[in-house]
This record gives sequence, structure tokens and C-alpha cells, in this order.
Amino acid sequence: MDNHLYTVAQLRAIETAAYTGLPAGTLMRRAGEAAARYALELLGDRRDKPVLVLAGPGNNGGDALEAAARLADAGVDATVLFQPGQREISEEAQSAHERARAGTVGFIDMLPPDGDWGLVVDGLFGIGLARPIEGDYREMVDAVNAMRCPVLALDVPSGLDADTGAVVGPGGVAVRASHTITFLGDKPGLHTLDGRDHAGQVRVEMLGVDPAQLPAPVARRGGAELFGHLLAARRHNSHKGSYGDVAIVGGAHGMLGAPLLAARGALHAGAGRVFVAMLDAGPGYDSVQPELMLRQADGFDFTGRTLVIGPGMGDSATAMRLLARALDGDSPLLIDADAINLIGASPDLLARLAGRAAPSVLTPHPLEGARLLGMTTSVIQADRLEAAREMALRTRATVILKGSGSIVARPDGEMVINPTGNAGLATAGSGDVLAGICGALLAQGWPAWEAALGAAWIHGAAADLLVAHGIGPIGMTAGELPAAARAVLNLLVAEVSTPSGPPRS
Ligand SMILES: NC(=O)C1=CN([C@@H]2O[C@H](COP(=O)(O)OP(=O)(O)OC[C@H]3O[C@@H](n4cnc5c(N)ncnc54)[C@H](O)[C@@H]3O)[C@@H](O)[C@H]2O)[C@@H](O)CC1
Ligand SMILES: Nc1ncnc2c1ncn2[C@@H]1O[C@H](COP(=O)(O)OP(=O)(O)O)[C@@H](O)[C@H]1O
Ligand SMILES: [K+]
Repeated sequence: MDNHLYTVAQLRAIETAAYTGLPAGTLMRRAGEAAARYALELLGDRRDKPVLVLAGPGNNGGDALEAAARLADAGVDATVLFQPGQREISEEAQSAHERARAGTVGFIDMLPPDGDWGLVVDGLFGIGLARPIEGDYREMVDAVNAMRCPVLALDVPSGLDADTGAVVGPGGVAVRASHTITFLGDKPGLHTLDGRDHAGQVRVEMLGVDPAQLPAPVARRGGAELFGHLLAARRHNSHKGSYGDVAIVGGAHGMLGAPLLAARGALHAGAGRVFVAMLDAGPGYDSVQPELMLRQADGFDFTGRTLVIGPGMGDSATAMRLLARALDGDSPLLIDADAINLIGASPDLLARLAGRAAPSVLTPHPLEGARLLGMTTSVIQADRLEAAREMALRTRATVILKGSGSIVARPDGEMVINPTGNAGLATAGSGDVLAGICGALLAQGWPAWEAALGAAWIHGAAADLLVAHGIGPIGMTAGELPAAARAVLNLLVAEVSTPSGPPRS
């Protein structure tokens, strides 16, 4: 399946199974052919430019040598820098080496300082990377990263952990590719943490393996198809009560901006009515968004309302009391920011959360996630999939672990990596808007899982839309996201809607 993501351990098993009945070297040949085809596509009308192929000590290097031979067959000036290690190379890689030597491929021992390459093919390390890249290999990676031409990584950008998306360190380096062609199945590490910065555009090449033979994936790559069945055109005969009430509970003294941003997110994502239940005394209305209804949280009736609890809420006794009340109630709940910190500090609140029957979604950023699990942020980030899975398991809730390539996880272990968004979102308040969008989808009757998938996707796509219009990534503001999210949501609905009335002449 296109969106399936596999761990290195799974890929090794897939590789072994795929080899059964195939002559030795078949998969490597197919990998090299596919890589060469992609390289030619990327070169386009610049086929007269030389291509630099970096070949490392393992089978990733074998793929690179095969690709170089195929490029030379196609008339391209392919130059290989082959850097074998101490260990003997595999028989397949040896054959690939011989094939490349037999043709017109050029071989060099070191990088010329003035190379003018049309493309670099990175075949240093793939899923066999075992330690940080050092020495000559490091110099090669640094040199490639300083080049301006497109870089095509084979299987995985060298230096990147295919499972986690971390640059293998400490102090490690990884190739920053513009494109990656990945073999036998997509990998989570290409889509989260450092993955998006290093993999660029990812193409999956199955090497002739039937996708139906593959095992259950560790996670999937997100897409609108995962929540598309809940997108529906509005009925003419509907009213504000048809689209649910959202109440944002938060906004302690001096922190009212956070719930207001969440409330604007909820309003623009289609909630029928949006309240802000403030912990402290505040203004009577929001002059930028007078549609919002501002109330005092004390005494505010939660019944029948979807609650987004936590933005700017603080950690006062009142905050704790309100959170306990929300957890014990049967409203759908979106738990964000300070509310996550309070749960992380209180086994009692955690037990109340885990015991809930109504839908609950948590939206931690890595530090909030660390507090929830009693770990450090670096442990969370070292394996974001595992951390998100653990959070979902402990809280019995749907979790969005935010960051580049947000991980959406649910208690049964199902996980999705969200593909939308960009670094324009690295700005104060964008998480509040995400919380509001998710609250609005819950209020419109979406189950927790789809609401989380939909909110993460729409929020990221809103940021992508803003960038497409020159609004960011630098200087994008959280306040610009709600209207963009509204545009994305309406486009999605228009795409899935079938015309309902009779055709008009
Ligand atoms: N075997 C197969 O069936 C297939 C393998 N394929 C390719 O083979 C790759 C996996 O091959 P390998 O298992 O040989 O792994 P790699 O080619 O990723 O690298 C492993 C080699 O690098 C050495 N090494 C690891 N980290 C190092 C470091 N930091 N510095 C120096 N040396 C280091 C290891 O000792 C080993 O010799 C895949 O990523 C894919 O590109 C594809 O051709 C598809 C089929
Ligand atoms: N570099 C990035 N790429 C993609 N998404 C990002 C990036 N940085 C932040 N985000 C997204 O922006 C939001 C930030 O949320 P959060 O950290 O809670 O900020 P705040 O508390 O200021 O609202 C999350 O949805 C996160 O996934
Ligand atoms: K590589």
C-alpha cells in the first residue's frame, strides 16, 4: 500500500521473503534501474551534465553502482566515488561493481573541488547505517550538502535513521537530499523529525514485490482519504445547533490570547457556536472576533459541549478543579497545553482520563509529551513513534504528538504520520489553533481518531496554503491560520461532495 510505513526490522524480513525464488542480485538490479530512471527524470533536459554517484561499503553502495551503470548505458556521464569499508562487500555489490567497471562509468578517488554536477546520487548508506558518519564519509556528506544541485538519495538519505528520522549521532551528519527513492516500502524516518529536511520528495519503489504480501505496517502516512468519509456538504435546512458547541476552557490572567486563537480556529473549522470559558476576569467580548461568547469558567455548564481545555489555563487550583470536572464529564474533550502538564503531574487526573468513555484527544508538543511520560524531551524525540504510542496507551486517548511530521496515535497501536505543514507553524499560538480545529471537528460529530487526523492534516495544509501565497514560512502568524484552514476544509468538502439538486439550465 502506498501509505504504509515499515521499520528496518520489517524491511529486512520483507527483503528476505522477496528474495525467495529470485536469482541473486535481482532486487539490487531493479533498485539501480529504478534509481537511474528517476535520475534521468530529474535531469530532464540537463542530461549533458555529469552525475556524481557516491557508493558506500554496503548494498546501498551496490544500488548506487547499478544506477551508475544504467545511467552510463543511457549516455549520461556518470562518475562514481566508491568508498568501500574494511569489510568485504557483498557478492551482489561486487557484481554491480564489475558491471559498472565494464561499462563507461568513470571512477574517481576523491571529489574534485570544482565539480559542476547536474545531480548527485547518494548511495553511501541505507538501512544498514550502524553508527554516526565520520572520517572520509563525513567529508563526502559535508561536500554534497554544500552543493547546489539536486541530490537523489537511494533508499534513505545517508546518515538518517530510517525508523526514527533522527540524524544518527551524537554530532552526526546526514545527506540533505532533494529527492529520495526508497525501496520495498516507505519508512517512518523519512517523514518525521529530521526526515523531511533530509529526504525531500519521497518516491516509493516496490522492486516488483506484491504489496499484498507485505506485513501490517508500523504506521501509515496521513492523507485526506483517512478522514474523507466524514466530509459532508452542509444541508440547506440546518442551523447553528446542527454543528455543535465548542467551549475553550483556559485563559488565566494574562494568557487570554491562547484560548482566543483556539476559539477562532474552532469557529473557522465550522463549529456552530464557540465559547471561551475564562479562568480569570477578562473582557466581555473579542473585538476581532465578536462572534465568540466570552464567559467565566466557574459555573459554566459543560454539558452538551465539546471542550478544548488547557490553552493558557495555568496550573492553579481552579485549573485543576475544572480539568477534573471536564475529565469526569461525558463531553468530547480536546486536552492541550497546561491541561496536559497537569495530567502529567497527577496520577489521579491521569486515571480519570484513562477511565473516560467519551472521546478524548491530547495534543502534546514534545515537552508536554515528556512531562506526561516523565521523560526528557530528547528521549521523546529520539523515537517519536514509540513515544506517541506509549502516550496513547497510558492515557487511553488519541494523541497528536506535534512537530515536523506530527504523529497521531491511538491506544490500539494504530499510528499515522501527518504529511502536511511547514516550519511557518513554528510560531507561538499555532498549536492553539490546531486544538480549536480539532475541537470543532469533534463538535461536528467526528470520532476522536478522524478528528485528530483531520485537524492535523487541515492545520498543516492551511500553513502550506499560506506559504503558496507568499505568507510564510517566515513571519507566518497563528492568527492567519484559521481563515486558511477554513479554505482548506471547504475545498476538501467541495472535492467529495456530489451535486445534490437537479442540474440547472
Ligand atoms: N539486500 C537486499 O535485498 C537489498 C538491499 N538494498 C539496499 O541495501 C541497503 C542495505 O544494505 P546493507 O545492509 O549492506 O547496508 P548499507 O549499505 O546501508 O550499509 C552497511 C555497511 O556500512 C557499514 N557501516 C554502517 N554504518 C557505517 C558508518 N557510520 N561508517 C562506516 N561504515 C558504516 C556496515 O558495516 C556495512 O558494511 C538498503 O538500504 C538498500 O539500499 C536494495 O538493493 C534492495 C535489495
Ligand atoms: N517545523 C514545523 N513543521 C511542521 N509543523 C510544525 C513545525 N513547528 C511547529 N509545527 C506545528 O505547529 C504547532 C505548534 O504547536 P505548539 O508547539 O503547541 O505551539 P503553541 O503552544 O505556541 O501554540 C503544532 O501543530 C506543530 O505540529
Ligand atoms: K543513501
